[in-house]
Amino acid sequence: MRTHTEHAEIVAALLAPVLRAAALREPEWLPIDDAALSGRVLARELRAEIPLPPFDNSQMDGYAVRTADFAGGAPRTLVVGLAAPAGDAPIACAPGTACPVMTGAPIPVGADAVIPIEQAKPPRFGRLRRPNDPAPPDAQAAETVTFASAPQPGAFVREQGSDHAAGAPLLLAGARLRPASIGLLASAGVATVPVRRRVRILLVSTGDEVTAPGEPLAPGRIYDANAPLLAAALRDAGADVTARRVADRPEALRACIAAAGEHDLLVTSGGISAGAFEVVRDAFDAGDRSGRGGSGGTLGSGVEFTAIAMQPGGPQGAGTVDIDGVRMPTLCFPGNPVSSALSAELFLLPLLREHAGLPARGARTTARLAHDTVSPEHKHQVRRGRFLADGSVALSPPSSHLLADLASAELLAHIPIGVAHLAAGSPIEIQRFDV
Ligand SMILES: Nc1nc2c(c(=O)[nH]1)N[C@H]1C(S)=C(S)[C@@H](COP(=O)(O)OP(=O)(O)OC[C@H]3O[C@@H](n4cnc5c(N)ncnc54)[C@H](O)[C@@H]3O)O[C@H]1N2
Ligand code: MOO
Repeated sequence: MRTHTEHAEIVAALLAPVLRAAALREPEWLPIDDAALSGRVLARELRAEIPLPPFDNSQMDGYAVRTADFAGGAPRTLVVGLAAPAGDAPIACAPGTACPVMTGAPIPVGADAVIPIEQAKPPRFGRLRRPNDPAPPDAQAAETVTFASAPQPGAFVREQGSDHAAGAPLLLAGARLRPASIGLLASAGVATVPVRRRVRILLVSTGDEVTAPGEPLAPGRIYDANAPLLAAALRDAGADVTARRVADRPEALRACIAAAGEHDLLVTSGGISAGAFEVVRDAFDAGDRSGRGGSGGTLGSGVEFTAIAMQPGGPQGAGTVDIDGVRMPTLCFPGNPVSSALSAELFLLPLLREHAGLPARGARTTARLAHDTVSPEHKHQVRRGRFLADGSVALSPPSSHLLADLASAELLAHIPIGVAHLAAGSPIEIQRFDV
């Protein structure tokens, strides 16, 4: 029987071409203020057309001065020149003058330092005069300001290009757009951003019993948990998802796929084990139900249904469907909600997250088991659990219908093949599942 790591490698090989092709598709261009931009992956390198900051500017509200005016030492009294508020074009600072300058305003031409207003005497601005303001009636009596000490050249001046040089790459292709990177692109004037197209997944949950939430629940039926669960997980991992629900009729499943249009990947839930109505198997695989693989055989054509030495998530299908000219890599997950959720978690989400530039989830660490437990010796068991106050972990029962338990689980615990019993206090491999 195939191990879960062997199956993960087979799935990775199956998806590699489609993920490569998705990364190379013509990018999608999103406006810089698009709500969907955060978290997307940059499709190509972007370079700054302007330096950042675009011009020398003041780090403080104060006076722009020429340090040469302090050659004779301090204290020094200068005539108050024209004012430079942020947003005005650069003004000139004549020798012997100090120009009121506000934080972010261009350093006046000729000035090479800023003295914060708190260090001036008086320590507040008088009436500010901009270049086009009429001269005050009392122009004769020029306003002056005194500074107790001489500034260093460059003091409180934020130099043009000191954050980022013009022409240098702002972000490289493949970078994940975080809020700060979006701000950086905006500061360089980038209005639309080329992002990698999302992987398009057609998600089909199957079963005569599954009913859309919101519909009345007829006797014997259950609500469809898997489509919303898997859609959320796939979207979280950066994919675009089209979700469909079909009854246990192979022709309905095939028609649904043929009508769905272009997708990169098909994911199904349910209909793959040993029952009398296994819609997914019946639709994709005309062969046997031994669990040893279907008529398709190879992953290049057809879907192979197989049993993995893992619990939950034992039954799996992987391969390529080719229906009415629609050819797609396909993963078929088992119907039990915990089984399908953990199948996605182990086999698909890591590949999608990597493609979407997202960090890998839940690095595995070792914890201490709070109680005795048993596990099927020939399977890798994935248990759900939570942390106790003393840091040890308590596991919940293994059944794969326990969705409420999965929804409150803090961790997944891995009990490897070959282990049938673990005593309280044993080390156990875990990963966080609540992030
Ligand atoms: N004789 C055998 N029976 C079963 C085997 C086996 O090896 N021999 N394997 C068991 C295991 S393990 C699993 S897992 C399931 C997998 O079954 P299927 O993939 O064929 O899934 P279904 O039979 O369609 O459904 C299983 C279970 O999950 C519920 N379900 C299905 N879809 C949804 C949905 N969208 N939302 C919520 N719940 C769903 C369904 O009602 C069933 O209870 O087979 C075991 N049996
Ligand atoms: O292997 Mo099934 O996936 O337990 O529930």
